[in-house]
Amino acid sequence: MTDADKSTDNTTLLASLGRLAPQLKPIFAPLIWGLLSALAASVVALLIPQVYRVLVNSALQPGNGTKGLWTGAAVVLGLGILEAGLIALRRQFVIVPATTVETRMRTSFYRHLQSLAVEFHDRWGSGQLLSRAMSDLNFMRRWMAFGAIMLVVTALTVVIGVALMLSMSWELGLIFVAAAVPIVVFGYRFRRSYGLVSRRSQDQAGDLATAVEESVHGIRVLKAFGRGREALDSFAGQAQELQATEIHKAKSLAVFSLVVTLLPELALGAGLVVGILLVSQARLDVGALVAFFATAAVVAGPVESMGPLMAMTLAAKTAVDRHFEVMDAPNTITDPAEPVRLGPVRGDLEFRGVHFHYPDTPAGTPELLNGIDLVLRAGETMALVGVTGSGKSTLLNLVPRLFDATAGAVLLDGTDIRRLALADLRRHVSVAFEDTTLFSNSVRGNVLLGAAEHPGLSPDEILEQALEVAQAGFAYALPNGVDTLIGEEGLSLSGGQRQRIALARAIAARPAVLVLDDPLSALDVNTEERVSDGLRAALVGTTTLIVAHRPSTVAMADRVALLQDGHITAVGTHSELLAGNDHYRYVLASLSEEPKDLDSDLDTDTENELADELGAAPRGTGPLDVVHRGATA
Ligand SMILES: Nc1ncnc2c1ncn2[C@@H]1O[C@H](COP(=O)(O)OP(=O)(O)OP(=O)(O)O)[C@@H](O)[C@H]1O
Repeated sequence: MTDADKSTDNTTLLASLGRLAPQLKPIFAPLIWGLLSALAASVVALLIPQVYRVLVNSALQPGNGTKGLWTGAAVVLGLGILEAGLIALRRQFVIVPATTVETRMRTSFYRHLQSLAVEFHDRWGSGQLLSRAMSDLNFMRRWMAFGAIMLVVTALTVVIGVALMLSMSWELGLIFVAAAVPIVVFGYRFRRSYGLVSRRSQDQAGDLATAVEESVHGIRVLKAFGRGREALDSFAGQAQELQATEIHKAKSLAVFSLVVTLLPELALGAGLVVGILLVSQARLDVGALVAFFATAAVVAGPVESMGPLMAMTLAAKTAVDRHFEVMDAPNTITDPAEPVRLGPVRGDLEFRGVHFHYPDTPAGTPELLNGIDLVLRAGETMALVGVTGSGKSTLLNLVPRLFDATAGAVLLDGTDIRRLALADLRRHVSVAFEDTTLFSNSVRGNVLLGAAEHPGLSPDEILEQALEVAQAGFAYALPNGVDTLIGEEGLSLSGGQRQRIALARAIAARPAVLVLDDPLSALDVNTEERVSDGLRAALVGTTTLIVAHRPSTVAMADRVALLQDGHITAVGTHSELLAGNDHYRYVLASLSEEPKDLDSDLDTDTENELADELGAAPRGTGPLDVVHRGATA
């Protein structure tokens, strides 16, 4: 469990459940009707013993015939049917509204997750969010539709029942009231202890969901490294912890249920002795005694259901607390109050005195970025180079505001990007990450994900062009062409194919600024070359900032920026930096030229061409073969 998930149980039951009030407001009327139906069902159940009383005192008296008996039986049957009908009516009233509230809350939970900054998602385990989105909302719905209503009905039934019992015989009634005192005391203690264990159980279930999600996601790594056994052991350990908590929970509920069942039974036994004594002393008639015990039997049901109802209420309280821990999490990346609207965007991009450190960085750690000054002219392609871990990806993440600079500013066409509406900014800036994420959707759906409407180009044409530039024409050869389902639940693609689809997605958006985080790393040198050529042609007019891990990626750039010790220490053409910067030479020498995408076949001619290309001077720069030799030396 991450720090974000750990929470102390410091809210009261009422304060927590009270937070559902705004959600319940729109379904208040059906809830009240449901409550009235349930209440009416309880009143009907309490009426049945009164019929027994009349039956015993009149119809069963010698010489009164059987007519009264049949009438009494018919009334009892009618009341029974009415009770069942009212219970069904309660369900009818609340089911649709409660599920509607659940759906609405789940949707706004998802919307909030979408809007929360990356920094939030870095801190939270996916299983914790999954369990909040699924099971916690389920708990809440069940409580709204059943628990809350039954809690009120149960309490009222007990109060009315005990009042009736007291009216029939105050002596017998008092025995039951006396039995209620320890139940209340015990119930109070149960509420505290069960609340804590319920919280632990729901958190552990979330952790378990995270473990399943991670291992399913990383199944290839687990298998390849033969770590399935360790993963299983760790999972089994977590599952056992949850089991121990569930047993603790069940035992705690069992003890409470035992108390709420046993005490009324003891009161019943004591009441029977006292009742018979009262009848023998003619201080109580037999009909009243029978009615008293029939009422006690009716009241016993709700009293016994107190345990499960309390448990359900406490689980709902925990669910509400867990739900609002996420819903209350502030969104740190928001739209400005009065967004600036840019006209046609040229694509001038500037980092001005940018500082950054991740929120969870320990105090005293030097800033990751400590004063970045860099200007990209509109339409320019700039490669960003630096040793691993120097903060290249971090710097890129600032452009679409996945994180905000802790000081300084990033400017688009001279305007601080924090003054633009997020939707506008992200329309102007498009990103392709090294670690590609494809969604369970068709190739078409994935590529056109962020594609804006373009005058004169149909979606199919945008798709075709993007696939061509990204050298992702293989998509047409998939079983259903570009409509083939890919992503998690679809066809598996190679790393290089995935990267090319992700690159096509960034290109299809036709942004003013393109941010590419080593998007060609999984491609073989040949494919990379063709993609680079396509990109060069397609990116005319697009400002591009590209993290380069390979000399061939550097070759695409007009200029190169060197990131070192948190700031840009040099900017220039590849040849300028190569000639005059030791650190640049050191970084380039450590870069790899190894082809990774082995799913592309290289014929001999292509290999020869490739060798020539590597030896040839890149666009406006010095010879890459120097770099290549440096890299392999
Ligand atoms: N979300 C995050 N939260 C906290 N620290 C992070 C986060 N992402 C990256 N870091 C840290 O910031 C530092 C820079 O990471 P970054 O990914 O920006 O480097 P990079 O230059 O792109 O590295 P590489 O060349 O290996 O991709 C690393 O030390 C990394 O551990």
